[in-house]
Amino acid sequence: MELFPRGVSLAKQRIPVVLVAGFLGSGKTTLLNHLLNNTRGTRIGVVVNDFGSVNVDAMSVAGMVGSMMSLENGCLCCSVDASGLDAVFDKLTRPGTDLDLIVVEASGLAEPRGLVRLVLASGNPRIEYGGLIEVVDAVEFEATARKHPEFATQLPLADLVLLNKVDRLPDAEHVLETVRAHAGATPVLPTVNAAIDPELLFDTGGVRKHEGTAPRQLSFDDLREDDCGEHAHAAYQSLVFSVDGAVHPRRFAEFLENRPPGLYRMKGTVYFGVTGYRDRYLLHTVGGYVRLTARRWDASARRATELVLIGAGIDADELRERLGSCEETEPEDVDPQNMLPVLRYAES
Ligand SMILES: Nc1nc2c(ncn2[C@@H]2O[C@H](COP(=O)(O)OP(=O)(O)OP(=O)(O)O)[C@@H](O)[C@H]2O)c(=O)[nH]1
Repeated sequence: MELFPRGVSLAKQRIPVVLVAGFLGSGKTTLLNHLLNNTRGTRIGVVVNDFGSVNVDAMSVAGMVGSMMSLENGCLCCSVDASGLDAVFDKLTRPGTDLDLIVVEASGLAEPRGLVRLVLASGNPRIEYGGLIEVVDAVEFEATARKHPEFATQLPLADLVLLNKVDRLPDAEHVLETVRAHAGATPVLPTVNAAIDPELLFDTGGVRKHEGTAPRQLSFDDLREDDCGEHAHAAYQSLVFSVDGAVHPRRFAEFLENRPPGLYRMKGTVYFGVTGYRDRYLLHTVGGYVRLTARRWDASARRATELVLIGAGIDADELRERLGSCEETEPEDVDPQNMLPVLRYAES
């Protein structure tokens, strides 16, 4: 097993669609603006879901993005059939638009479950589900949860929770603990002005940042270009796992099924090397969502498994140990039946 190899090649695939939900005023538009200000060349398409006739949110992000679209007819999540959203995705994925990421801002009153379903059910072959971010107002959380208990119970549905506005609390620890308790396995990041590291959502320039010999805490100073103020607790970890060869499909599937709490994202290439399945498999996980796509190897490519893992509050040593135990030195002897548990995540 080798950590931090020469680099992990992450082939450009479908365009991830990230959903941003959260209660009224929690900081969704602020997050959008932060992402748009920190694109580092990444092209982001924005779908703003306005509630009511005045397009306030669209105005506040206008002028910052080439492909911006706003759904004129009110609440996106209320549209029962997915065709409206698909039409928007079709426009955003037209040849020439060349987007790297699509962000859909839900209305403050949206029910995120419906939105996730709409994206997963989309017939557009150019997009993939990129995760649900739930923005929570740290000051208002407890009052909101008392009034609308469903708001707290839906936190585990998200792939990432931002506990925003922690600057407005003298001590955010208590509410952080409460939100983490509600969020279950979903990572919770405290933020100010929703200033997350864009790397959580899209690749901001290859693997340079992952080089080194140990997982490291990426600081926002490393990455951000704006000055959004304090980022006291907004830390997450990123590590690269690499095996110079194959992993055992069944053991790897067990890992996928029991990913540790806090592991938000995995991406990279998996090699199983089993007879009949000698392709490379591109892995994309975000929150609970897992997808494997088979691709041919370049003739000269080294057959290896190389993954980037990103999360908050993850135990890097444990992760490395668990993934390390998936290594398989004699994949040609593995019964192809063992591929079944991973193939259910696969698409051609
Ligand atoms: N102090 C403080 N204010 C913040 C922070 N994040 C956002 N705000 C402010 O909170 C207000 C609401 O933020 P928005 O980003 O508009 O919230 P939203 O979720 O898009 O609001 P709706 O679209 O109404 O649901 C704005 O005035 C922001 O400037 C933060 O971390 N700290």
